[in-house]
Amino acid sequence: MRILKFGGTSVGTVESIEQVVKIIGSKKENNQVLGVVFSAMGGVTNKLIEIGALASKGDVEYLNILKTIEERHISAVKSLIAVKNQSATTAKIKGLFNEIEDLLKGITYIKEISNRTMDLLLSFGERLSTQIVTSTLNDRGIKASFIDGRDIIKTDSTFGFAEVDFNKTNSAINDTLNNADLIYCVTGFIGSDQNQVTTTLGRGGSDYTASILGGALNAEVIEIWTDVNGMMTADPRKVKNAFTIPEISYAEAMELSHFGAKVIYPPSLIPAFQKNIPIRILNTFDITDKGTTVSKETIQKSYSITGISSIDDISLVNLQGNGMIGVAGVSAKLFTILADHKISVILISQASSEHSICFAVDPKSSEIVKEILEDGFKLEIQNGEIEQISVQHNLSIIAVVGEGMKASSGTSGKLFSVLGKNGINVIATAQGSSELNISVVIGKKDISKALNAIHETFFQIDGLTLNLFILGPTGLIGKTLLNQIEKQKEHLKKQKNLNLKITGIANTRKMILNPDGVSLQNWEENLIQNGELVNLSEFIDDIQALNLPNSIFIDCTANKDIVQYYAPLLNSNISIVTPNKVANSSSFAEYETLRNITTKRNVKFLYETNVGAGLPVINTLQGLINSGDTIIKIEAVLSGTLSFIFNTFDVGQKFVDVVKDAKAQGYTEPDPREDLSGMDVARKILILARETGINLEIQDVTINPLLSDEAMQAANVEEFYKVLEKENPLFEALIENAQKNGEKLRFIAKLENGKASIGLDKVDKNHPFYSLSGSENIVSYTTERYFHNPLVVKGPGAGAEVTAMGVFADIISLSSFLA
Ligand SMILES: NC(=O)c1ccc[n+]([C@@H]2O[C@H](COP(=O)([O-])OP(=O)(O)OC[C@H]3O[C@@H](n4cnc5c(N)ncnc54)[C@H](O)[C@@H]3O)[C@@H](O)[C@H]2O)c1
Ligand SMILES: N[C@@H](CCO)C(=O)O
Ligand code: NA
Repeated sequence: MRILKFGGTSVGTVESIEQVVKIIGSKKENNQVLGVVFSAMGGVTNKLIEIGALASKGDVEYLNILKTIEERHISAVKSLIAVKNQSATTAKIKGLFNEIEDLLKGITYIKEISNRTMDLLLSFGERLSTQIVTSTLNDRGIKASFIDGRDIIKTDSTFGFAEVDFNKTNSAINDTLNNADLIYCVTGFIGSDQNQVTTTLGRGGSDYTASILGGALNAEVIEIWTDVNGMMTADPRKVKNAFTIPEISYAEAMELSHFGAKVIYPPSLIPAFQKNIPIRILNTFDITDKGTTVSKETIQKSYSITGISSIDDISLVNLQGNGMIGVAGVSAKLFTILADHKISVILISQASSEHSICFAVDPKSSEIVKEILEDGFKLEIQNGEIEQISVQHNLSIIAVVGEGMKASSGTSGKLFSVLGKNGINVIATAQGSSELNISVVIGKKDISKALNAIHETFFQIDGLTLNLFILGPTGLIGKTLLNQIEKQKEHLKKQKNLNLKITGIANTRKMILNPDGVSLQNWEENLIQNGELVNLSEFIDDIQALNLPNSIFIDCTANKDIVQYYAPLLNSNISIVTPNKVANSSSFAEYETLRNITTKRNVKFLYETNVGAGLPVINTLQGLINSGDTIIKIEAVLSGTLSFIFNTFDVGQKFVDVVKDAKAQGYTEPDPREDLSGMDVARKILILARETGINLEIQDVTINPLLSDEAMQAANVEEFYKVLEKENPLFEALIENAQKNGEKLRFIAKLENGKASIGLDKVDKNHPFYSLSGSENIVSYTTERYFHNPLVVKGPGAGAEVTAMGVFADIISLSSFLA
């Protein structure tokens, strides 16, 4: 035989009751008793509590509310039951409402409502709903019999949380539910004491009724029908990728529900569990779903944890002082005080130094907890053995639960690592020695970020999602990067289970932020038409406020003002990837600050494209240094623009046209004077110098200028071009001269003996830099290990595709760090 239980939403509307009737009809097998337990129609119990309170204050508003409840039930009868069968049921329902009205009138007279009276008032919810479903079943030709729970569930007289007398209850159940031809419809939640006074069973009461019935009748299975697809790996309102846990052990279900997963209340299922009856949690509104099966066996699972649950709002109470060390009985006293005041403790943590105990409670009880402890430990506080009791608010608990933890190491390592990488501070932690649960207390503002990051780490069904925020998406590099991402997205999803989500984009005027991802189709139009007007600091504030896991800020501008935001972003554990050289070439103090933050916070700042665009210039240098090599000399051509210009410019040509061409090819900085002045190269050699550990400032780089003062001081790019045109003979002479000697012009950067210099040079065909073509860069590292033959990196060192590729590669490398 089996027991079914339908919750409040399942009997909440005419449509849902139709669905319930369908399910019950399909479950009835021949010669098997079928017991079905019902909750009150959704929302009715709360309304009854409300009207009870109103009546006890003498507020007649309760009459109006009662009327709407009555109308809801009567109209359900009218819709569900054929007219010829309606009157008997309607009469029963009306009778029940008359009783409620009398009861409430009594309450208004005595102006108080005891737990005992409240139990009677609440009992009507289940009695009404069960009556309606029973009549509906009979109306549809399914023989059903109404059972008032008070006739079979026998309890003591603890109103509100009555204790069941199993001897009496079990025999009453077996005496009553004994006709295999019938479906027994039983009111959940309610019972009666030895004087037949109505009682209720407390939290999860209807589940409890089903469990008691199942246990008494040795059911094969208990089905808890609700409005979700079973227990999920996390709260689906907070974690979009949460999924149903197909099988779970009773102990796991207990842990999850203790920390907030509300689908069932497992303690109420103990009678079923004592008899090893599996419990299935199913969805009335999605009958094809398999839901969750709770059973005693530990099931081999695909993941190291089973689920994550959380309590959004808790307070942490801290009791500490030197007087606690080595003194037996402090914690005994503490928990006795709490128990005496019926304070329920959600989590306890004590450091082995025994200097402090902290515990989590519902914020509503935190004030009273402080008071009773200050009172209870008055003497110890006066003597200075215990400090003032402190209470921290606005905290949340996350519990990672699973039997799988016992068998595998590394669960807590993984948990703390993912929290750390996302900059989530763990305030307290507790792990039961059963190894079934690790709980962490964190700031409330981080709850959603933490749940998502943890879920992603432990249940990598949907892979890792990176939240990308791109500044300057309409610029050359930004746009190219977006194109590359768009083209590669599917592949990364398939091959690496990596989701690249463009969560925010902003240019100088507008931004779009969307936690679900900005579509890469028509994003430009969308930005223009629907983007919000912003300034830089608002964009940064919004990114921080979103507080999403695995956030990466990608600065594709050459902007100088943005640099001030790098530190705050890194401090919020948002990684930065950028081709923008400004931060790394600003003051050494700033450079160092950023490094210190990345070390302290374990957050990444990646900038391979600062030097040589996509060429592995910085990674190579870091590899040499990190592996203990010593850099003796760096010689390099670091400007794609200048390389292109001197590879292209010829006698008879206009130098300015070649410069314009370099810009058109996407090699130059937004302002090409940055390249021609040598400033761009100076920045790059400065960055390389700093990478090798040399403390230099930009003014320490010796620049042998290529441009005349007049060209350098031109008011704008157009003026600059005019000066270049005027000075064409100078450039022509330079190239002519070189060609005459079979030489090439190269703008070379050098770092040696702690000194950096840059300037135009001529090289003959024996020089390794002679053979560059197009926009090629070359970097030659002479080190202790690469002494006779330097290590050389060479290739195109500017241009949209190769730069965007370098930025893209940095993003991908972050994915293995964050995973
Ligand atoms: N072009 C290359 O070959 C190359 C190679 C390596 C590195 N870089 C670096 O890449 C960066 C971008 O270069 P680019 O060629 O794409 O330049 P670009 O001028 O085409 O793009 C820069 C974009 O940034 C935007 N921008 C500037 N300030 C902004 C702000 N405050 N907020 C939002 N957006 C802002 C601009 O509107 C522009 O759209 C530069 O730092 C450059 O040094 C470029
Ligand atoms: N303007 C730069 C881009 C690469 O940093 C160059 O020409 O090298
Ligand atoms: Na590079």
